[in-house]
Amino acid sequence: MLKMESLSLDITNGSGDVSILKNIDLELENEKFYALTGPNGGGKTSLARVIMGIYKNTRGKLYLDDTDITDFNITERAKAGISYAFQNPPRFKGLKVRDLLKISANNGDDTAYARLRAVGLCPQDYLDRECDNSLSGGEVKRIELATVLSRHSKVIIYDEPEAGVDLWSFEKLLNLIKKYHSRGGVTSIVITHHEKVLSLADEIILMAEGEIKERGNRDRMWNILQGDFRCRWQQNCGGDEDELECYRQ
Ligand SMILES: Nc1ncnc2c1ncn2[C@@H]1O[C@H](COP(=O)(O)OP(=O)(O)OP(=O)(O)O)[C@@H](O)[C@H]1O
Repeated sequence: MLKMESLSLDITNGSGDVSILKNIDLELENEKFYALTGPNGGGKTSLARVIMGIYKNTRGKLYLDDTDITDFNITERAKAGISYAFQNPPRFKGLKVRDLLKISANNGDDTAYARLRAVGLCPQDYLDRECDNSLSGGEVKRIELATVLSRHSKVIIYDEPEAGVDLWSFEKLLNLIKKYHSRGGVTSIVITHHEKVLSLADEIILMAEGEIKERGNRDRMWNILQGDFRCRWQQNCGGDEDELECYRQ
């Protein structure tokens, strides 16, 4: 189980301290498929970064299967089994795709070939390319997915896998994520704005203003997202406390 207790993140910027995550209490069961959704700027990526250890939480605790990993750094969290597929994957100038795949999986080219094929890239066209800005957004996203799926993870957070991926390929990549999940042993958390992902999730978690506003099964959450949630956030409301009343039960 991935368990968050009063997890908070404050960031200091030009306007002083900003509260990005506010006392997040969340328990995610092993081997479930979660969709994390909500309006832009709601804190989804920040939460993912705190879980991965890219941002250090200001307060609160994080546990993975009863181990307190709050003070683990990124490498220690990765070793503990947490993986994160970035919304905008980093580029690594000077590093070839083949080497990136080897580093992530700690094995040879045979599986690198298979993994590239699985994400819809022709190995001979990509293995010797550099992971730099010459790769398109969709290509770099696919390569990252190949690296993440090559690790043995207990928890994988996919940050908007739909971003930058063409319409025709997205369904295929989503099937790959789902198939990987179905093999068992992994908790999948997909940050998404895409209805197709929401429709596949065991549970949907709605996040806004740095807080978990609602969570529940698809049917319950679908009504909230299509009804009250839409009425507020699609009408460009400010999202203050009164506005949020609409999707509280
Ligand atoms: N390093 C930072 N410095 C200042 N503000 C930040 C920083 N990182 C995130 N924020 C702010 O925190 C809020 C939450 O951002 P976050 O990226 O987590 O939202 P999100 O829910 O993932 O949004 P989206 O759906 O647009 O991807 C935003 O208002 C963002 O501007």
